[in-house]
Amino acid sequence: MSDQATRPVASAAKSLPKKAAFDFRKYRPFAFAPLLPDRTWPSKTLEKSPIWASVDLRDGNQALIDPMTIEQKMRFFETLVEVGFKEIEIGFPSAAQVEFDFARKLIEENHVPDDVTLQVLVQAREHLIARTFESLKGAKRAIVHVYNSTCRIQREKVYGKDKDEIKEIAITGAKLLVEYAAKYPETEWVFQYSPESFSQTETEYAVEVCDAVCDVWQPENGQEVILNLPATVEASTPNVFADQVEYFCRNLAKREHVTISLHTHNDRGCAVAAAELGVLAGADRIEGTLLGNGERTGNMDIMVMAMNLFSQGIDPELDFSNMSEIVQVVSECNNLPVHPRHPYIGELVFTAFSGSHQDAIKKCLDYNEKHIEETENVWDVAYLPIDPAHIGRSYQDVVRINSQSGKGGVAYILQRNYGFNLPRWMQIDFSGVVQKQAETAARELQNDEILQTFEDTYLQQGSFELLDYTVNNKGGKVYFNGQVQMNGDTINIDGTGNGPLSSFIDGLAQHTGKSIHVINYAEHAINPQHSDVNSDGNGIDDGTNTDNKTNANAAAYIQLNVDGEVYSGIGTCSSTVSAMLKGALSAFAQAVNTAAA
Ligand SMILES: CC(=O)SCCNC(=O)CCNC(=O)[C@H](O)C(C)(C)COP(=O)(O)OP(=O)(O)OC[C@H]1O[C@@H](n2cnc3c(N)ncnc32)[C@H](O)[C@@H]1OP(=O)(O)O
Ligand SMILES: CC(C)C(=O)C(=O)O
Ligand SMILES: [Mg+2]
Repeated sequence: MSDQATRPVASAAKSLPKKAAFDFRKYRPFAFAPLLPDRTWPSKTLEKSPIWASVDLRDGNQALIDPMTIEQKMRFFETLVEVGFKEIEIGFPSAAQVEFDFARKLIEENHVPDDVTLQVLVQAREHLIARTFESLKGAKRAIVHVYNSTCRIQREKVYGKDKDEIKEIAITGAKLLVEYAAKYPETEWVFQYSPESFSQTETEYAVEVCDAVCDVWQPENGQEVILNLPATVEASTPNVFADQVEYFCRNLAKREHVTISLHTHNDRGCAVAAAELGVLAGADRIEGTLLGNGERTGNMDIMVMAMNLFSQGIDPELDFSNMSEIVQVVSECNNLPVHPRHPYIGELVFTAFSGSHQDAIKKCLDYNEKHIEETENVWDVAYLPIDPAHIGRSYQDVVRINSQSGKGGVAYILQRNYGFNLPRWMQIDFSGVVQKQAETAARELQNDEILQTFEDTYLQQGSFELLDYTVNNKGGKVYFNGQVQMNGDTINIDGTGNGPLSSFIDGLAQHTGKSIHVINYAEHAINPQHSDVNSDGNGIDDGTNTDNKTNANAAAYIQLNVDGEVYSGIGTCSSTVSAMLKGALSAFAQAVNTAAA
């Protein structure tokens, strides 16, 4: 036996790394909130879509384990264009050959629609800027996005420069853009500057740097300029970010001549919220990625923000109706899975398992269907912020059944999928059966299992079957005469009553000596799309013994009191009379089988 195999567990444990103390005193509160007691953004609301800029192919790409190939970038780019993006940051062409080549391919092979502007990122360094302009040669219109970090940590620890020296990097970068743009006059150039780490920068200093950049670019003289304010690392609550944005917009000297853009990251999980509040605070444009890929916890998720607007009745100016294909392209190009609870698109986000949610959803959907005109077809459903159909999801997803579910959910499945519109008392009866089944299985029940249980419980009670019968109306009374198969025996039934049901019940009671009364009764036509699901083949159509296996268009639900106990049954057939009689026989069969068990 080797040493390895006999080594005691205790000594293996000793080799584990020592844990750092979980010590909050190692951190300090956020220190860069501007003083803005007269802030105005909290009383504003979002009323229109911002300008969107996708940074999937740059910020998203730089965060991937394996950056995208040219083919993947091309597939992603085409999807972004289809979704409706008009500004797309395609990469960092001075960083790698593949990035440069992708820009060249887009331009040389004419892949850029006339209304789409390419954007590229570059550091404020001349050789990189030179290469960047080279990559865009021949573009009709392009945004060159230059950045340098302005926050205290980077000034002191990364660059070892003071505020003026850092501002000088920005000014130099801005001048280089003017100089190189002049070498390519055939392109309409847009200049973009980011004070990287804006949210961790003293806001008045960020304004000072951006004013200096604007002095070089002179947007007031016609040069199109975008100032992009990044929460490079999200370090505060979104309201603080909104204050920073409002302060910036109010104090920037040439505010009315520039587009203010935001670029939030999701370190604290609030990137979308920060962008939304930032728009209230005055921003015009939002940079982000689809599904939120990006450095660390990601960039803000443009799909989520756009769908948030959509769900408030605002045109997001991006089209996500083809959501599943978009998600497939994004997750395949990024090689990243999608969380099942990702807002709007996760596999489970339109699904209710819990009983009270299912009940409320079913009631709302039923209500809306019946009141389409008064509700003006406006979406107003508990627990479902949007209609899943808008992004190509089916109502199948909405309700799924496990042991947490209730009668409303089970009824929803039978109604939506199989055309059974169970009355309330039948829902209560059947949900008890399903609840037991779900508890025993200890897992989700599939729809076909629920249908099977439904049929086993109500439609195929052993060998009870209604055979030939006639119903005659004479002298104000109804006479039933027919045969019923009961556990292998064919029995003649004769009864009298006010209608077919009461005469049949009278005959059953006379023959079996049981006390039988109808407690509840309901019936409905079955939508033709469901008519082949629920006839079990033991049907008789008004006295003729035809097999209605694929021809049921009526369902009847009957609750009987048999010798003091309550039993529910269902009958389906092409005629309502036969469906009703079969329903009664189904309830009676349960009484007989329960007594025998
Ligand atoms: C928040 C963001 O997402 S910013 C974008 C980040 N994305 C990327 O960095 C991806 C692409 N980048 C790269 O591939 C590389 O960084 C390159 C090719 C562009 C440059 O590579 P290199 O020059 O080898 O190295 P590196 O990036 O480490 O350069 C850092 C140097 O540039 C300086 N620098 C970094 N950013 C900037 C900037 N925006 N403007 C001016 N100088 C900068 C640093 O201070 C450092 O200077 P030093 O060499 O004097 O110490
Ligand atoms: C380059 C900038 C815009 C960036 O990606 C960031 O700061 O997060
Ligand atoms: Mg970023």
